[in-house]
Amino acid sequence: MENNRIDLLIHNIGTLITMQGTQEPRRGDEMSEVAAVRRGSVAITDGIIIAVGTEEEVLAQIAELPVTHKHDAEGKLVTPGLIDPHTHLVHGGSRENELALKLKGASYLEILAQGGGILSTVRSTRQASEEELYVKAKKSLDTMLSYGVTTAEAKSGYGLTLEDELKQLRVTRKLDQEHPVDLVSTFMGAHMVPEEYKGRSQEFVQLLIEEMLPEVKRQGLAEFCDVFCEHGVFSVEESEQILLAAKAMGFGLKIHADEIEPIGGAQLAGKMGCISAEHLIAASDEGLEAMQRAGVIAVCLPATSFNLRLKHHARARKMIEIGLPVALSTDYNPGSSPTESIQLVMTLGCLNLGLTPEEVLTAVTINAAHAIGKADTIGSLEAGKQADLVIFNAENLAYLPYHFGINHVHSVFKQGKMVVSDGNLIH
Ligand SMILES: N=CN[C@@H](CCC(=O)O)C(=O)O
Ligand SMILES: [Zn+2]
Repeated sequence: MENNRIDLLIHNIGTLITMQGTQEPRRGDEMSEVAAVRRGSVAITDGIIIAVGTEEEVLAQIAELPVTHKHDAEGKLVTPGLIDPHTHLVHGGSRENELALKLKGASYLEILAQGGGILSTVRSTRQASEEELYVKAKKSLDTMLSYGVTTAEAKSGYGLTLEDELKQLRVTRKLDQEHPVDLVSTFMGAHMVPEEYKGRSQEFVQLLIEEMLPEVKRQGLAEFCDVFCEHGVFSVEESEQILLAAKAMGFGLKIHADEIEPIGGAQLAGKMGCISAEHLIAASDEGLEAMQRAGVIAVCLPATSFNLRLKHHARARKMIEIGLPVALSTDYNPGSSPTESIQLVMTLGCLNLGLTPEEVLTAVTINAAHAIGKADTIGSLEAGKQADLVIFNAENLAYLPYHFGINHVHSVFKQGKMVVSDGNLIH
């Protein structure tokens, strides 16, 4: 060992879930292997894990090295920092007015077709200043952190003009720089055809390809490009055009696929080699198999199907059965999923998708890390990875999804620094 000191030794961990094992996205039975140890410990220097395992193993590994700080985990549960791989974090306004419409039976696509839904958030986002967007998104990011999220993905897609998209993306960049939660940025100018392009979607697709994508790339404001492939939004052909152009410019690819209707988004994810396909509530067997063959990660969003009052949910058990790696996410946005709570998503992952607590934790740690291309540094507690971890007020993993609707976080460490203490943000 080259280190001459240990900055922080977290000890007296009742149950330590490391998620150690394969560095590939986990499929099938691997999704149940969470590598839990009793009476564990983690040694950290410069924000990086030096040793992790049982207390005896860690003490043997760090030998005589001086320890600067010790933190007593008081016998609680420790997991890797949670990862939320699909959010629409930066936006203006809110849409509680849609609740009454929904209760009267209006569907998501009906509200959208009437100029509400995403289009109403586009109006609010265009009106908002960069500072207003920052303040609102920071509050949500604080909430995510308080619920145990240490890395999240954030999409643009409520500006739909070059300037308004760049405005959203700059807010994401600033938050990534200033907030303890790391953000992975996705350009989603193809979230909706804006009102001024109504009936001229092909012209908007050209604008995306010829002006927006190159400028976002030039300014280095996003790693991924995402498209909402859905009936009444972008067709499979239009989505393919946009994704092909994005791929040629070096973006990683994501797709909102078969959320409401099975129009072939999952098949396109496979054909294009997307890193992940999201929603998949209506995806067909052929679509899921195309994803499996191409190694696409399925990001399921159970808070969305819950909030849209759908009678069915993404077929996560089928996905696991055919060997698709599954990740879970909040889909935090002001319409289909107005919640920052990854812990609620974990409960819904069990109760509505039929996943076990172990599969759920895999889906919000190592598989979520893979879905945003960050599994080399986060997603599990292993020597050499970032020391992002959560201490929960719980004795075992099953307690988290079982006792639902409350926040179980006791403390959060981001790169070895305590940022939540006894439930309070201290960053
Ligand atoms: N489905 C498309 N986009 C978001 C919802 C956006 C909105 O309703 O504002 C989603 O992932 O659910
Ligand atoms: Zn989304």
